[in-house]
Amino acid sequence: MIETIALRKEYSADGRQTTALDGVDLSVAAGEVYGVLGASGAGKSTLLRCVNLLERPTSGTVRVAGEELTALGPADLRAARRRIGMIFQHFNLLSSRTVAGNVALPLEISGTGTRRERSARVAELLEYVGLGDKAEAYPATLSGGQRQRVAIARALADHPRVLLSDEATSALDADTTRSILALLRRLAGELGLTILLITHELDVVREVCDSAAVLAAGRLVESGTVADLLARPDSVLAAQAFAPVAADPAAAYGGRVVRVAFTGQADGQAAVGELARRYELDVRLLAGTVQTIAGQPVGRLDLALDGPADRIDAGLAWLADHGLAVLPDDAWAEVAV
Ligand SMILES: Nc1ncnc2c1ncn2[C@@H]1O[C@H](COP(=O)(O)OP(=O)(O)OP(=O)(O)O)[C@@H](O)[C@H]1O
Repeated sequence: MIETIALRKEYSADGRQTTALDGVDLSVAAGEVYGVLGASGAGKSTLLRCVNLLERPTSGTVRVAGEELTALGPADLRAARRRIGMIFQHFNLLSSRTVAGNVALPLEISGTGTRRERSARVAELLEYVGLGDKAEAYPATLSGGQRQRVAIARALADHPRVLLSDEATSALDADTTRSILALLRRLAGELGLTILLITHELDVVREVCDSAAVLAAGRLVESGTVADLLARPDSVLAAQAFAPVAADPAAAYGGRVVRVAFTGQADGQAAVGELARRYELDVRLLAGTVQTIAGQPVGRLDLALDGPADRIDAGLAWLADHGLAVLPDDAWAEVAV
């Protein structure tokens, strides 16, 4: 439904060149909620704005719903954009218009239907987002969550196939965030909408996304289903989900400090006990976490091992043979997401 191929965006400002996107290949299937996670400056907003060509890429291809947007002339592009809704962190509502007036705006601009048909569509949309009784209210009298619902209703007015969400929950508290994410989920499930959202919060991805990609310095460093990425011991997403006990654990705890990943089948605790006995090592458990990911327990154990180096190496090999992945030392490195 959404595809970018070798997408590049360079900005030049004050004689300095910035590569905001450095060859991004993204593929979002129809009906999917897809999250792009990245630190500040990673290029997330640029990517989103390039998908509907609010920003023209320096090179590369953008396809949405089978149409190559990067090859369209201005009139066709305007028509194609009507099938792409967008919501923003700060809602971008017109304060001088009522809630109904805000939702009607895209229909007025595109000249869709009669006034009566537009009113009926607006009423239907407001009902759908749970604001049936707020049609005549002004945005200033609404909560943040209600404003975002108005913005979502407005984005849906022209029956888009794709919704782009630019940090739509970043200005909201935790409960409101959850309710807005639940609404996005409903849009995908009930209307078959494809949703591409950008966020800097792992929890948003975990809560609502089917698939995700991590963007760093304008490049996609990994992508896949959220369940697969979190279950993969070496993924950036998993490193975020299981924060390390210390940035430099060897210095903090002494001994050889290792991080071990395991999934449902392996019994992490029992294996660690066996490791200590079998190889006569002093094993300290620094931290242990298990999270349920896609219905399956996925865990991390952070261990400090003391003993002769050859016995430690043999012990780690034994763990690996028993379904516990010993992560490379740089798994401790802080991942900037
Ligand atoms: N209009 C512009 N002119 C020049 N440089 C820009 C412009 N827009 C973005 N950039 C640069 O491109 C890079 C990516 O910016 P972008 O806003 O896409 O990142 P982001 O991941 O969305 O960050 P944030 O989460 O802080 O919004 C940054 O280095 C930024 O300074």
